[in-house]
Amino acid sequence: MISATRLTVRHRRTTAVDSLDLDLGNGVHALLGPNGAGKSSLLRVLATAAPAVEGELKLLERDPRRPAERLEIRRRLGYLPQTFGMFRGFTVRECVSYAAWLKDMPNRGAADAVERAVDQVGLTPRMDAKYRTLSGGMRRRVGIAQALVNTPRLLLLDEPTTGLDPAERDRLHALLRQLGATTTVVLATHLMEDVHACCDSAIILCAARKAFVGSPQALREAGGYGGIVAGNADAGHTR
Ligand SMILES: Nc1ncnc2c1ncn2[C@@H]1O[C@H](COP(=O)(O)OP(=O)(O)OP(=O)(O)O)[C@@H](O)[C@H]1O
Repeated sequence: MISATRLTVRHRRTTAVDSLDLDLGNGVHALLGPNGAGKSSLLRVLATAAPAVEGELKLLERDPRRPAERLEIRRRLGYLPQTFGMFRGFTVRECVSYAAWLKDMPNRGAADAVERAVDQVGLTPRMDAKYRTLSGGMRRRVGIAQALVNTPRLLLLDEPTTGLDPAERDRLHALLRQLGATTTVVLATHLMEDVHACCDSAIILCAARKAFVGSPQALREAGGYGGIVAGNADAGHTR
């Protein structure tokens, strides 16, 4: 569902993702790495929110550089950015309905889809509360509901568990395990708890390069996250 070859992402003179090869199918894939490693930059490109400067990318067997195919991808995509804003006067229902509208969902069925997505993140009791009255964790859950509303085939979540209380984290882990059966989920996180609770594989970026890809078990056998990052520390210093 994601096929990248020598994918390179730059911000002016900074190479945020350097010649990355990646093939991911259905399942939940953790995207790990130190601050500044390139996780959010990669997710933005996978979400078609920014272009890659070099390399090949196929998302859901489509080429995001072609406008018609990009539209097809976006209809099947859910993306929670690391930071996002919402109209503070919107209710939870309006926030998620707005996302459904942006994703070009047909009006028929959208209201049910909004209710389902809000229920998936446990916000049904706050359905008609204004966004500005919500706590930080609840706001993030609105963002997750926006990502889920179109039942995406490709779900990209940038640090979705940040600020979630333990019970809500458990709920999200269970939901992601369930979604992973039919969806390609990429989850950027700093928490090994997320990896062990719901991920089928882990990708570690260090200084813009892929330092590891494999199962959580293979990661343990390779020395764990700390071992991989320490082994790649020199690359970070030369960046
Ligand atoms: N808009 C931007 N303009 C210039 N440089 C940027 C921009 N966004 C990110 N960068 C740089 O690109 C590199 C990768 O940043 P990115 O945000 O992708 O890392 P990250 O792995 O998501 O980090 P974190 O764990 O802190 O969220 C860093 O060197 C960062 O300073």
